[in-house]
This record gives sequence, structure tokens and C-alpha cells, in this order.
Amino acid sequence: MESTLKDMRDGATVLDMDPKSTVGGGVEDVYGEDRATEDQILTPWTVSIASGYSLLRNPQHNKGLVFTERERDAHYLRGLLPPTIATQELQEKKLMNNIRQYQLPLQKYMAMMELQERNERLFYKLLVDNVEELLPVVYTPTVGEACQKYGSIFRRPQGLYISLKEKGMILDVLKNWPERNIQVIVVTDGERILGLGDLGCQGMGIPVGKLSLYTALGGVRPSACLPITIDVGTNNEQLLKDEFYIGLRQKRATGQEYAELLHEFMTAVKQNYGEKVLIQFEDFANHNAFELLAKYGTTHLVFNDDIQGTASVVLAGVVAALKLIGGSLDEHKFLFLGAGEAGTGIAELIAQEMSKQTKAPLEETRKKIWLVDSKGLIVSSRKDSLQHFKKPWAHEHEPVKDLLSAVKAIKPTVLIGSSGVGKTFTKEVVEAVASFNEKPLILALSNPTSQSECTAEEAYTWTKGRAIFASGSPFDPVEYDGKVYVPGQANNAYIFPGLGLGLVISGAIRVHDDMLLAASEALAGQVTEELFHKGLIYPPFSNIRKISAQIAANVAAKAYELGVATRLPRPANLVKYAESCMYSPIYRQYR
Ligand SMILES: NC(=O)C1=CN([C@@H]2O[C@H](COP(=O)(O)OP(=O)(O)OC[C@H]3O[C@@H](n4cnc5c(N)ncnc54)[C@H](OP(=O)(O)O)[C@@H]3O)[C@@H](O)[C@H]2O)C=CC1
Ligand SMILES: CC(=O)C(=O)O
Ligand SMILES: [Mg+2]
Repeated sequence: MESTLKDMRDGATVLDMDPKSTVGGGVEDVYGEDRATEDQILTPWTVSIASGYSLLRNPQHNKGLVFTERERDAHYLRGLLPPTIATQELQEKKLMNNIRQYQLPLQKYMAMMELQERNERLFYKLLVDNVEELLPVVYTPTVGEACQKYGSIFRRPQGLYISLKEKGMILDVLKNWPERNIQVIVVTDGERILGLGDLGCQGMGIPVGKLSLYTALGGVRPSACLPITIDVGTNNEQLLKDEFYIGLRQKRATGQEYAELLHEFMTAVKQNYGEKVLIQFEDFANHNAFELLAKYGTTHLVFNDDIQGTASVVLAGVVAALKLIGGSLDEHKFLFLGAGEAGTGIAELIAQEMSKQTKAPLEETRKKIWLVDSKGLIVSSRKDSLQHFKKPWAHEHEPVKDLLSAVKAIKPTVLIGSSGVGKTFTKEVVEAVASFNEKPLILALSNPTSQSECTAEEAYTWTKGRAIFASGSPFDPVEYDGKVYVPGQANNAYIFPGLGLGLVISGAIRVHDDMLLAASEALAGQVTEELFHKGLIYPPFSNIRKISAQIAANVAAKAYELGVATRLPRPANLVKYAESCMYSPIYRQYR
């Protein structure tokens, strides 16, 4: 009895009772309610079967007009619904018709969020069946605009908000979340939301969006997903002045105050959900991101999507592209614009893969990769003043101030944009790359679309149709000189849902770089001859659940190989097992 009480949600108000006492009211007074005297405070905790009106208002169980006659009788729904009985397919058709009528992407986003809050399975059915059409709505680019305007469009809260006000009680805050069996947390502190900068508390749109992809693309149950925003303030003056801003109105906490809050959070998560809960760090600024990953990588199941997921997806694209541009990985020369989380994360994984393939030391393979930051090319003379994550890339070279000069000096075969600054791949830059490559590989990774280093049309036009191009946010196919070019989408959304699924199904307790390579290899392996023929280096998102199962299987296999998997015995066929674990949005029958 005592231990049950100690486990209760409201630990501070638990009544201290003699465990052997038989006195007390109720059949099993686990919550101590019947023993409480009037001055004792307790949690009004109820567990009930949803029926009638509350069933219709419960997004997890609501089926709207699809409730059958029998279900309407059994669950007190008679009269609460009009007489017709619909199918989920008809509901889907109606909603897609409605969504397509909205002119503005933000209206579509709001319609999707409203659906998620009203009928969760229908939301996921739409997303799974129409992934290519709806990905840009619930994810980049529209989610970026949604975060910028989050305060104005805010209706119902989604996810969990942990601010400096909750310091000292984060464990209690986690217990306020209605679900107990959490498998994946995506957490942001809102400081680097896509390429849009510090959006403070309004960054919540990102964990919410990423986790809806965990379910739709990776098949992790929605109830096992928990979006979290940590609000330590914002340095965004515009938001601080915005009357509709939803976060703390103060400058960002830094240093010890920041570290303590994060540490309390990380400890509380492990205490509450155990060590097999995956914590995905998302859109933190790089001055915290690398440190958090290093600090918690050895004690928690953590993964930084911007550093590691992006690296895995770009490596897959590059490896696949070799079929089109020729040569082996180590025969190429890479130049990045942007040497932050994405840039250095990708660079490191490419160097690791090169080293693996050629047996050359990592220090050697890194020399094939060059990065430009806001101060110019990263070279050895700058080493002392560089942030630690840039130091491995400070090669011997004279200083070079700008990208165009760096392109001319380095002569890269692959140009990668990870700067968060739009329009930086100018005509001169792209033409210069095209002047010494028959088929230049150009990846403009920055999100959302407004921050893309160049557009698909620019890439194809300026290279006279020779570029192999992919971007972080989607672009429509481009017609150039009578031919249609289909750009790819190089986005970590290909990787994190499958990677997460693989970690969850194997019960992994740590993320290892080899798992990122395994995920990358699985993705690259999904590009068919037919796709190569169209100049594509990524498979279509319409196949993503199949792709995620392959990624999950490869990641899980690596987890078993490395001895960090706890789900034993290892399933014989990991692809089949991954598929069998995936959430389906089809309605369930009710008793
Ligand atoms: N497609 C995808 O899947 C992903 C895309 N991204 C996108 O990548 C972008 C960068 O993200 P992230 O790496 O996390 O950000 P960071 O802030 O960590 O890094 C940005 C880097 O770009 C450099 N930079 C900024 N402005 C310029 C400029 N005008 N010229 C040259 N360099 C510049 C910065 O230089 P300095 O260090 O000198 O300040 C820094 O090195 C974002 O737009 C994000 O949306 C991120 C993750 C995944
Ligand atoms: C895609 C992504 O994670 C980003 O742009 O930050
Ligand atoms: Mg991100």
C-alpha cells in the first residue's frame, strides 16, 4: 500500500499511512481520498471509460460519423450524431477537399492541427495517405510560419511547456502529462528554429510537427510521443514586445541557470520514464547543442536531429548520387556554406564513412571537406579563435573571405548549404561550381523555403540542367529547356522516424554513430534505378513507411551488434518485426 501511494502523481500530498492499517474507506482506497481530512489537499484523479459526449470529444477515440449503429448503442452516442454512418475513406475525402480549398498554407496547417485535436486517427490517416501533399503543411516550410505566428494562432496547447518557473518541480510537471508510456520525446528550447532564429516558446510547433512525423512516417504510437518546449526566455525583441507572445517575457537564461534547468529536466525524464525513452534534441542553438549531446550521450538515450539526423540523410544522398556523378566517396571534394550543427555534423559523418571505406585515418579523410562560416573559409590560421566543433576542419590554406572565392580556390565537386541564410548560392557561385563539374551535386539544406541557399529553378537554370539538386524544404519540379527536372528533398525527416523506431523496438539504451551510418545505408539502398534515371537521389516520401521499417531494422541490428539492445531475444526478421510494431491509423472496433 505504501509504495502505491508513494508512486502517486501528487507525491507531495500523499498521506502517510500505516501500511498494515485496515481502517479507511472505499474498496481500495489507493489514492487516500476517503481518509483525507478536510485540510488535506489531494489530486482529483479519475480513470474512466470514455462514452457518450466525452467519447466524441476525445481525439484518441473519436471516430465521428464512422461510429456504427452497435457502437452508438453501446457507448451512449444515440442522438449525439446525425443518422448517417460514414467510412473513414469518405471522411478522408471530405477533409482533403476542404484542406485543398484553403489558399494559404497557414490555414491548411491550422485545419490539420484542429483535426489532430479532434480526431487523431483521421489526422494520421490523412498524413499517411497524402504524405507528399501534407508534409509541407505540418512540417517545413509551413511549420516555420506557424511558429513565428504561434501566439496569434494558438487555440489549444499541444505538448508540454517547461519554463524557468517550473524549476525544482519538473518531475511533477512531467507527471501532469496524461500518458505514462512515453517512448520518444522531442525537445527544443526554441533558440534556432529552422533558419528563422530564436522563436522562444513558440518553437513548440517543431517538436509537435516532428512527433507527428514519428507516428505518420515511422509508426511510433501517438500516445508514446511527447513534444516538449523548454522556455528559458527569448532574445527575440519582436516577440518580447508581441502582446500575443505565449512564453516568458525575459532574456534567455544562460550559463549555470540554463545548465541546471536542463539537468533537472534530463534527470526527471529518466526518473519518470526510465532509460529507454529516446530524447531527441531539436533546434537548439549550436552553443548548447553540441555540449548537451556530449554531456548526456553517455547517460541517456539521446540524439541530436540537426547534427546527427541531418548527417545521416545527407550522407545517404551523397552516396546515392555517386551513381549519377561518378567516382567513389573519397574522390570527391566537399565545400559547405555553414559550419554549425548541420554543416559540421554532416562533414564528420562523411569523413567517417570515407575512412571506413578506404581505411585512411579520419584526420586524412577530413581534409577532403572544407567549410565556410560567416567569417570565410575555415583555415588553420583561424584555429585559435574557432568554436571547438569547427577546429577539425581548419586545414592548411591561405585565408579566403567569401563563398565565391572559396569555390574558386577549393573547386568542390559537392556544394552543400547549411547556413540558414537564403539566396547565398548566387548565380556566380553556382556557375563557378558548374564550370569544373560535369554534374555538380548541389544541396541547399536550409529551411524553410525562404532560407534555401538557392531555388531548384536557379540550380537547374544556372547549371544548364546539369545539377543534381536537393533541398531541405520541397520545391516543385522545374521545366528547363523542354525537360522536366524533379528536385529531391534532403531532410532529416527521412531518417529520424525510422531511426527512432529502430531504437524503440530494440530497447536500445544508447545512440551510437554506427547507427547513423546504418540508417544512412538503409536509406541510400532504397533509391531504385528508375529514380536514378530521373536524376533523384532520394526515394519518394510516399514510400516512407516501408523505408522507415528498413531503417529501423538496420538501426536495431546495429544496436544488437553493439550490445546496447535490451529487447531480448533479438527478433529473427527485424524488418518484419519493425513493420509489425508500426501504428496504423485505421479505426479500431469498439466493444
Ligand atoms: N535539411 C535538413 O534536414 C536540415 C536543415 N537544417 C538547416 O540548416 C540551417 C543551419 O542549421 P544549423 O547548422 O543548426 O545552424 P547553426 O547556427 O549551428 O550554423 C549556421 C552556420 O552558418 C554560418 N553562417 C550564417 N550566416 C552565414 C553567412 N551569411 N555566410 C556564411 N556562413 C554563414 C554560421 O557561421 P558562424 O559560425 O560564423 O556564425 C554557422 O557556421 C538552418 O536553416 C536549418 O533549418 C538543419 C538541420 C537539418
Ligand atoms: C529539418 C530540420 O531539422 C531543421 O531545419 O532544423
Ligand atoms: Mg531541426
